[in-house]
Amino acid sequence: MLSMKMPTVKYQRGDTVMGRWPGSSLYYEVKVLRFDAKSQLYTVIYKDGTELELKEQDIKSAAGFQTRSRSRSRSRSPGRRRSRSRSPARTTRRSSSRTAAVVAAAAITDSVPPSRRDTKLKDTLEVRLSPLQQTKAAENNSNNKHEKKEEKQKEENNMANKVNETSEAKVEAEPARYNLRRRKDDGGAKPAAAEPEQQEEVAAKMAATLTATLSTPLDFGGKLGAYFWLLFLPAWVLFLVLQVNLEDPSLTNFPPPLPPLEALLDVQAFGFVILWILFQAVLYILPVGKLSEGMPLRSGERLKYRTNGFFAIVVSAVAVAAAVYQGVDLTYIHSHFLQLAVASFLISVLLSVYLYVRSRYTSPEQLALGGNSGNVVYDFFKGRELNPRIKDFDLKFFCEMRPGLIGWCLINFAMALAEMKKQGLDAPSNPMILVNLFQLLYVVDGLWNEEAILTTMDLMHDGFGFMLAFGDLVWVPFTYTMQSYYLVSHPNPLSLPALTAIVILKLVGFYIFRKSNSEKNAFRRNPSDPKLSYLKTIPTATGKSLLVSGWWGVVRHPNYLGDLIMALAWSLPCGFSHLLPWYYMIYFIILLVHRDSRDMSECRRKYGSAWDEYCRTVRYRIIPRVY
Ligand SMILES: NC(=O)c1ccc[n+]([C@@H]2O[C@H](COP(=O)([O-])OP(=O)(O)OC[C@H]3O[C@@H](n4cnc5c(N)ncnc54)[C@H](OP(=O)(O)O)[C@@H]3O)[C@@H](O)[C@H]2O)c1
Ligand SMILES: CC(C)=CCC[C@@H](C)[C@H]1CC[C@H]2C3=C(CC[C@]12C)[C@@]1(C)CC[C@H](O)C(C)(C)[C@@H]1CC3
Repeated sequence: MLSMKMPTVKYQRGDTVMGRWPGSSLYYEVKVLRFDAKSQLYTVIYKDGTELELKEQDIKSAAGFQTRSRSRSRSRSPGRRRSRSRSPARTTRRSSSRTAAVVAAAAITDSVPPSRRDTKLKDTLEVRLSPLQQTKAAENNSNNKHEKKEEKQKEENNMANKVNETSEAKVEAEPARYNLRRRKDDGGAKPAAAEPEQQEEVAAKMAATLTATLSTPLDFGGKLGAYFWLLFLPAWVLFLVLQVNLEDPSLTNFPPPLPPLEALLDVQAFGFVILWILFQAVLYILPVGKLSEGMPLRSGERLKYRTNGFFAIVVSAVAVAAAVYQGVDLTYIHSHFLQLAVASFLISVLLSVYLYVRSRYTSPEQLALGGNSGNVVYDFFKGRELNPRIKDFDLKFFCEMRPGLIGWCLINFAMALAEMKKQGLDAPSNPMILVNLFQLLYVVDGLWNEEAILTTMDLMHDGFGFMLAFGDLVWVPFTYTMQSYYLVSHPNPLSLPALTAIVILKLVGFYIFRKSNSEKNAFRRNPSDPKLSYLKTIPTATGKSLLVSGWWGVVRHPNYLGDLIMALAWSLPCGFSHLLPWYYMIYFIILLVHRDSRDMSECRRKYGSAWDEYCRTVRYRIIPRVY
């Protein structure tokens, strides 16, 4: 087993020490995660899971601190000095202990110049921590006068930011501005003036939370990128759908004129999409199948997910077969593809608006780290809330695994029927059968191993917003079906050797994809599984290890490699006459390369030098010796 050592520095990885909250003189118990020799900063983790980088001077050894007693007389509180009325918030609970949850609301933005840093109330931040008080002796020892003066100055700066004592207060603070308001579950009592000691605490904690939030880099080209993707993605779907209907669907051909609005909006198509989603929702909530546990959240909690996806696709298949038997003409899906896509798009927009609005009333613990930039458009696109749920109904999990994914197979099947109708065939063509079977296998496998999705980036890290809602409900069913749609009117006879080669390619890709995903999933679920004991690992400061042999020792994303090989096998049956059926392959390369780089940054942030060591050991990202 490879092991990793931290350079000789004052505090070692795993040490429990006292870390100062930025902008305050309060120290909290933290654990040292790593030390970066270059920046001379320690990454520490607070008890609430917040990770921050601190200078050595902001860290003290735990000796010399004493726990603040719960029964400490309130009159001793420095906060009772009324002259320091610089409250950033009022809390309803006059807590006698600082261990009580401190609640604040923050509106974060780094997009406007400091002169315009006034904003409305945005988020409710909740941080649970147990601050400890530094003893006088220790304080004297550790802080020289200059440092103290500087600290006081900083504190004054923070506190001097004017704060109204109403819930709609406006606050300005470094490094970002924020407002405070009463927490929903703090009872119905009217806000009361906060103890200054709480005020100090609130401001300090908010500063730390804000630092953590703002330090998360923006993806997808940042705020400008979000505008672009919001417009480009729907426009691209529209372009593809119009293009695939052409006799000669060359991507270089000028797109056909846009149909009139009344041709795009179809109430019946809208109704069918709604019915399909409701049908899938009913199957999802049925108490059938396993209740699987998700990965631990920042709060340590593990959500439960009903993983009955395989059951859902089987019941859906039976229902579709029954409908066809009853004479329902599924070729409607082919002839109303555009209208169905527009209806799904509208639903995804409505869902995204709902998700954005509800995320404004969610506690910060439930927000994804990357979806809280303070910029409305970016956050709407990227998604703010990590696991939006209506009771036990997990919206992100449901959308990712059910209506779009099973809908993809339904559309492929409808295309096979449309091909038979259009070309007067008794059975679908070989390429159509291959595309249908390959993609069905992919979806069925995803649903059979539904639990594995719980360890993927989307479920663990990404917020649920427009990107995923649109991706799941529109992008997947209406662009991943381009090959089968293309084959409806563009036959491509395949020789037996070509057919055999394509099948072998698909199976090889599938084998790599499944084995590598299962290996990681099994390891993440039970790292001490005896079946995995032959695998080498690198320990990391977070307590989790990284696989460095087996599939994950070949390349850093063996699952992407398998997925790409499968994508190739999906396009090959369509031949080389047009680029359109190759669109998925091209898009997928871009998507996976980008995902890999996003994941690299995320893992570097999480695992620090252990990740660097993993990257030194496993040199290639997706394709051995190539990339
Ligand atoms: N068809 C499509 O449109 C499509 C699109 C995207 C993805 N996919 C597929 O979906 C699947 C999931 O993809 P994903 O993007 O979520 O990425 P993933 O590869 O499943 O997950 C990445 C995570 O795995 C963990 N990890 C990375 N290296 C590791 C190692 N050496 N040992 C142990 N754990 C390690 C890390 O998380 P922790 O350390 O925090 O656990 C990392 O963040 C893939 O098979 C992908 O091909 C399909
Ligand atoms: C809007 C755009 C351009 C992107 C949104 C991305 C989104 C469509 C994908 C992100 C993760 C993907 C994914 C699957 C489908 C497509 C995504 C949701 C997946 C459910 C397909 C089936 C697989 O077996 C899987 C491993 C479960 C996949 C997980 C990731």
